[in-house]
Amino acid sequence: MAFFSKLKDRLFKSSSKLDQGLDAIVDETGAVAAASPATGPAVQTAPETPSQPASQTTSQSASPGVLGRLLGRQADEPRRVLDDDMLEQLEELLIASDMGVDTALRVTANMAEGRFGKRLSTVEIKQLLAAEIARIMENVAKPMPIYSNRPQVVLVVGVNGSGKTTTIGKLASQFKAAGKSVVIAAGDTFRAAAVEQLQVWGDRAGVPVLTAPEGSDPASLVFDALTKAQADGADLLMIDTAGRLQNRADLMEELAKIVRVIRKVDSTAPHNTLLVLDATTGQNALNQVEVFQKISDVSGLVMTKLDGTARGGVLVALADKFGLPIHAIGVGEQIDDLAPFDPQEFAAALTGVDLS
Ligand SMILES: Nc1nc2c(ncn2[C@@H]2O[C@H](COP(=O)(O)OP(=O)(O)OP(=O)(O)O)[C@@H](O)[C@H]2O)c(=O)[nH]1
Repeated sequence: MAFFSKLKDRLFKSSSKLDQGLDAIVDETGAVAAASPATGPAVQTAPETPSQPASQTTSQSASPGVLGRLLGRQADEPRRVLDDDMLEQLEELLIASDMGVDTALRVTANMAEGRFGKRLSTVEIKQLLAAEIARIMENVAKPMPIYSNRPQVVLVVGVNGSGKTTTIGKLASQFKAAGKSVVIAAGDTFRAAAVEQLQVWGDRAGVPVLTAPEGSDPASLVFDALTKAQADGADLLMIDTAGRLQNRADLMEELAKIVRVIRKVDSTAPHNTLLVLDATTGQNALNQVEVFQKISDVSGLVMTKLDGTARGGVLVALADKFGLPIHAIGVGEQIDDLAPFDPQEFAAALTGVDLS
């Protein structure tokens, strides 16, 4: 659970945003009533009677009693009836957390199923929401597949600044620690700074970085790198690419040429095309997936910068809309700040549910 607390800590902004939002929704219409002596019903979970206003916040006015204690319910825990008003507020909250309209509607509809008219506490709502999010995310949580091909060719794509270089460094370090020999090709030959940065990460990971003179043809560098990786018997070749979306036609041509050249050496490659997405870009990440799916054969995602962003909800939208595997998440700038994607932990961290 150590990683969970780290993730929760780092996803603090997201979870506190959703946390506070959910608290506010339940707390909307009033303060918590003090617990009265144990005269009333132990735990009141019955649906509202028609005479009660549908969206009224209610508090348990009785002591929890044995059943309540067994269920861990607090006597003064605020509760609110799950009705249309509340669903609308939940939808708004989820949309504000970057889940997107379609996904937010689906999530809230699923939450309401069989529970409409029931009184729920914030904790129960959070748990419901976390379960619903985890259900969506379970389908996409898959580590990057490792094949028997030598070298396994991993093409890394994404817009500039999304975290490609950092992610390649982190992945290279993990694969190396797992006993694999890794080679990195600095395929963004147009920016000297990008190549230098990749070399820094290669040094950190203890992995060679193959470079070419500034402005030279990336495809030719990739050809040389793949030939060398083959000759050296390397397990993995990770290829960094340019991410200039401003000129999409050029980028498309550049990536297509890289893939053609790779296939001349190994017709089965590239074996993975990882799209690196910056979680802080929110809904824009959805557009990036659409664009990169058009110009490359995206096989999986890495989501970076999940630490300290209030926009973690976009992962749920991505999973719901595209169903592409999420191989890993970046939770910081250090070499070990790349974690496997765990749907339960993510859902708990995002919603503020305590797993410990
Ligand atoms: N907080 C945080 N920062 C990250 C993470 N991943 C990358 N970064 C930072 O994001 C910035 C951009 O990362 P790069 O790896 O250089 O991104 P890139 O896609 O290679 O960008 P170009 O080199 O411009 O193509 C750097 O300052 C990284 O330190 C992450 O998971 N969390």
